[in-house]
Amino acid sequence: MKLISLLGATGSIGTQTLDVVRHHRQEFKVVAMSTGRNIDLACEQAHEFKPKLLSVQSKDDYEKVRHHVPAETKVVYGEEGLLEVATYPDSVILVNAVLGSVGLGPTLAAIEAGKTIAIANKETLVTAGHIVTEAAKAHQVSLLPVDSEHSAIFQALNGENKREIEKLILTASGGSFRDLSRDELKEVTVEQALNHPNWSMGAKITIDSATMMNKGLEVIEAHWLFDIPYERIEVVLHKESIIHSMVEFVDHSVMAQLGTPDMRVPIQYALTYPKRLAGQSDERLNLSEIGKLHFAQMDPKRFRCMALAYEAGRIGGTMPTVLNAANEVAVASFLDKRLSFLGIEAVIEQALERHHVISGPTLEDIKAVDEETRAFIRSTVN
Ligand SMILES: NC(=O)C1=CN([C@@H]2O[C@H](COP(=O)(O)OP(=O)(O)OC[C@H]3O[C@@H](n4cnc5c(N)ncnc54)[C@H](OP(=O)(O)O)[C@@H]3O)[C@@H](O)[C@H]2O)C=CC1
Ligand SMILES: CC(=O)[C@@H](O)[C@H](O)COP(=O)(O)O
Ligand SMILES: [Mn+2]
Repeated sequence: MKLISLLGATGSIGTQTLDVVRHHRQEFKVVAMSTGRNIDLACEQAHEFKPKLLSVQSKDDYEKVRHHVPAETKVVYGEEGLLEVATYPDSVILVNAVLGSVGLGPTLAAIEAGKTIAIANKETLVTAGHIVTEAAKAHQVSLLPVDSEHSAIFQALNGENKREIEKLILTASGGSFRDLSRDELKEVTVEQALNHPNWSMGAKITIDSATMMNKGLEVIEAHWLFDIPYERIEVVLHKESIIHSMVEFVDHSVMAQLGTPDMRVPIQYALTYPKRLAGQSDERLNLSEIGKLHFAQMDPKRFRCMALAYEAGRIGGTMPTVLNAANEVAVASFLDKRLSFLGIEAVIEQALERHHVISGPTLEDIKAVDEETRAFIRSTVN
């Protein structure tokens, strides 16, 4: 029985993680979990999974929840609560499915406590990849990817020698607006942006996918997870999201991982690694029914956010922190209808241009730059 701590239980990845647990009750138990503001779902989940510890977002949420959970569930809240869940003594693995760079502190605390990390929360790796990967090395802790592309690469690398990798090839669906010109992007709405062609995901990542910032964040995530330089990480448009990513080796052999777009597969693989368990969906990949898979070259001018992410990644230091923090606030502003779709990339670019990069930043540098960038974007948008 593997005991799990889960951050972000009420979200898209969180609920799918619980679905995996629900289908393999003999294998997994969630002993500690965190939620945000979705208190009704938090109480429902607490009654079903009976965790020993539940963290909610604020003191108000705590007051609302504490008399509505099972007697054995201790309730905590805030950033301290996230840390408590991440380091809960009984758990052996942390599934980090919280949204945004708020996941950084808990990830580092869990690493220091020796937990295996199943990481969906890509913002943490983007904002402080060098700190997270160094800490994981120092504490001999595994960072297991949950993001579908990185899980695909991880699976393609099984048993391979990392020194024989020629390049990583990430696939990109192109998101909700893949068939629109830049001119047509001027008028698009939040509702249209939230309509991803292949995946059902949380709002923020769905917008990231539409701007193609998601792929940019994933390039940086891949750089840190697999220790591959940016010039050997490519992105190819693949509108079906059937090939989840590929690795090309020095002998030009290419390994790909395929599957229907279902996040429960990479979530479960991170939980069972190095084993596999039966999948739960009846839906199987049927290539003869699909018939054709499509691939096309990326145009960095069309997808400006992805170009900005490559640039920030290559510069390094605090640039990826600025990219991530600016993007988090810009996307939230777009979702609140206070910024246009093309306004997202415009304000991120402004934040990157004005930033004086700090190389080899400490955790304190990263926190300060993150806060300063968020304040800049808020003042720019309002
Ligand atoms: N969804 C997907 O298919 C994929 C997601 N990812 C990554 O996984 C992460 C989660 O994504 P997703 O599940 O889509 O996001 P969601 O928005 O669906 O869920 C986010 C979760 O985090 C909680 N949360 C948000 N802000 C805070 C906060 N400040 N403090 C505490 N809890 C908070 C939410 O709580 P509540 O809802 O209760 O407020 C919710 O439980 C992201 O980093 C994303 O990029 C990666 C690959 C695929
Ligand atoms: C499911 C998942 O991993 C998402 O990150 C997904 O990859 C988004 O797809 P695109 O960014 O390719 O549209
Ligand atoms: Mn992904």
